[in-house]
Amino acid sequence: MSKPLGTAPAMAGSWSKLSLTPWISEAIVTMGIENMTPVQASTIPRAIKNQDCVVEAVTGSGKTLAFVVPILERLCRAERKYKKGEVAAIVIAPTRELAVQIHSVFQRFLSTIQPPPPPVEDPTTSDTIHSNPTRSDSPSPAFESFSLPMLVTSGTQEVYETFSSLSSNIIVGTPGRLAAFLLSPRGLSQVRVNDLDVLVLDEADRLLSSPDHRRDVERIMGHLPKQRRTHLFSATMTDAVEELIGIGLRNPVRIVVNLRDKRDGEGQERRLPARLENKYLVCGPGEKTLQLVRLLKKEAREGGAKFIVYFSTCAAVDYFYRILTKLNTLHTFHFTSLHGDLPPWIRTTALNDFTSHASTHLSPAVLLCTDVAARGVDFEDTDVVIQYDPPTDPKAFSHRAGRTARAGRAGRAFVLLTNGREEDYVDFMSVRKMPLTKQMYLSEELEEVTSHSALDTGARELLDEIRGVVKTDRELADRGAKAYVSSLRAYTKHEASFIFRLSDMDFHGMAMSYGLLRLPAMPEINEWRKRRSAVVSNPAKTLPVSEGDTEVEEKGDFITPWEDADIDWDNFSYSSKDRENARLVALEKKRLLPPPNEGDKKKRKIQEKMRESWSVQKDKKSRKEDRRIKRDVKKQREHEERLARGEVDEDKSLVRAFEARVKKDREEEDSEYRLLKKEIQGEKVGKKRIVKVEGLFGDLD
Ligand SMILES: Nc1ncnc2c1ncn2[C@@H]1O[C@H](COP(=O)(O)OP(=O)(O)OP(=O)(O)O)[C@@H](O)[C@H]1O
Repeated sequence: MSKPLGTAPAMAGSWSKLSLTPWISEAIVTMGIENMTPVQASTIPRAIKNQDCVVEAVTGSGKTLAFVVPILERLCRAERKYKKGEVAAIVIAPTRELAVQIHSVFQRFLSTIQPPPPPVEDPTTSDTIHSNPTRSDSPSPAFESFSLPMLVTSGTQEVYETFSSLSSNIIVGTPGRLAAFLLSPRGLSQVRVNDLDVLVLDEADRLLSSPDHRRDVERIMGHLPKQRRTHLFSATMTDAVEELIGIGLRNPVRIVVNLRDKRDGEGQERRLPARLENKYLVCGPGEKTLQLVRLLKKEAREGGAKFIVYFSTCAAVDYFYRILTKLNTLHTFHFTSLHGDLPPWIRTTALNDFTSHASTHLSPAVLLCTDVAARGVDFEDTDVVIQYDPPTDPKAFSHRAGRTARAGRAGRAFVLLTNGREEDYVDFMSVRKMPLTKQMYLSEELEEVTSHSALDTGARELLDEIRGVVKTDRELADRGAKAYVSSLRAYTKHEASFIFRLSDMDFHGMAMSYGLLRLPAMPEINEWRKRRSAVVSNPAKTLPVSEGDTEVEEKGDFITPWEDADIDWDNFSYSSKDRENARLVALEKKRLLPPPNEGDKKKRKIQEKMRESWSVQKDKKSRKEDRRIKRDVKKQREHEERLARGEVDEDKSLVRAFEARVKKDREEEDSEYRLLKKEIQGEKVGKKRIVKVEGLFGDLD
């Protein structure tokens, strides 16, 4: 990128202040790192001594070295050397990508002190020569006591054999795999942790926010000796971390490295790197992909060579990867996709592909990904981050944006917001100390413009171009529908649910941005259309949107016009021969099926219920649960009153009789209901098998 790289983050002094073991200092110099960052200067001396640390510092501020260096230094200073099979330090990270990266940092240090190969005699001079002349001539005595670190994540083959052959004393891994590695019968007998010295939880808040991760972390901690140092690191901390501090750390020191924004004169606190330009761009829902394309082109024109684009779901990443790579207008861009549903080896290849691509502004590299690449991962020189979907968890925002502007470099982050209620996100983030500035809408000429017509004509043209790509393979139509539905589901999971509301969604606009050929047959869309037409016919009326929502005024304002593409669906084929044959067979089978059996009303009622939109189902479930709780509370109160009045004996038999009757009714009802539901599900599974062959959403219309 042509923008200046800038200086390293405000530095906090030379490494020499720490009096580190010489080979560690040498390794740091070899990495080209001259001074400590503030978080390193405040954490390392404390972590080397016997203090537990809870460290909260902005993304890209150098937290990794703040725990890697003290771990190594403590091992060097330890009186007793660790033997094969003994673990001295464990680092837990939430994702495989981050674990791999931390492991590679340890490896960079430890590979500098591997025992040199035996010296060979130079026959011409009879001098002794070393195969690696750059290595220090007097290898540290420590090299005998250190072996390479071990990585324990998905994709690690034969863990116990590797552990034994590497004789690793330092283990880096993800929670589930680490728990299995340490706590399986083989782990319990082969991996000794009795003398473990340090445990580090990197991205601690993320580790504790997922119930599965949390359970695994707690199991691991329960297995480790209490006499250990424990450090927690993250750019964001949560209440869950506070809880853990109470149970898993001993008298920890809290290190918070804040940034003060000097630009506003008052020096307000910021949660984002100082040289990050943090921007938002507002557009219509049908213009989102158009604005993404224009933003990529504009930023590349201004020198951007490495981009990361975040989507909310794996399906959206998969789909947009297949589409964007085929758009003429982006033919100079090199795309890579990365998400958690990909097998480990593909994830590794994807990361390598993105990081090793020799990108320039003429041939920029773009990583399309989910939050699997939001935290911790250090992509050097990322110029621009674009959030196509704002994150469902607002804390992820700073982690995503923080993939650029790392280690004092300059960088830009953009979030795309649709006009209307989503614009409130700007204030919402500002309160969270993440101020955003406006990026104007981009015209076809990539100029910044203040206003444009109700729907940019470019959006319609892009829809046609995407549809042209989709029409080449039915698979793409399936993937598009899957991506659309999954993104809508993700939309309902936003923590800021008062901003991101499905009831405000312009389903047509979103379908246009996805380049769909037709709208999926979702009850949510049908309900929305009904509401819209009611509003259009009576604009003054205020309609209740859904239960649980307060009344929302729908003003009959602009919604994106929509027309399904003209497609002969029976003859729209898969490019894969196997899939296409299977589809044709399924189609024929369907044609030969007898007409549906009429008359089973109950069955149809259950079918209808099963077809209800997921949002309504969720609402109903929570209302049912509320009612049940209220009923229980009322029952309990009545019971206590009877007890107080001394009516309990008589009442007991009455209650028992009543409960038995209710139970019997319910069982009868339930068993019939269950039987019918099972039958329908059975039919559905049978159908799905066909549908799966036809395409995931082949049955929706
Ligand atoms: N003292 C230093 N001087 C210059 N660069 C540094 C220094 N320490 C670390 N770096 C570099 O800064 C970058 C970011 O470091 P690191 O990944 O540790 O950040 P982080 O605080 O863990 O970020 P995140 O919160 O996103 O995980 C890396 O490329 C690293 O090599």
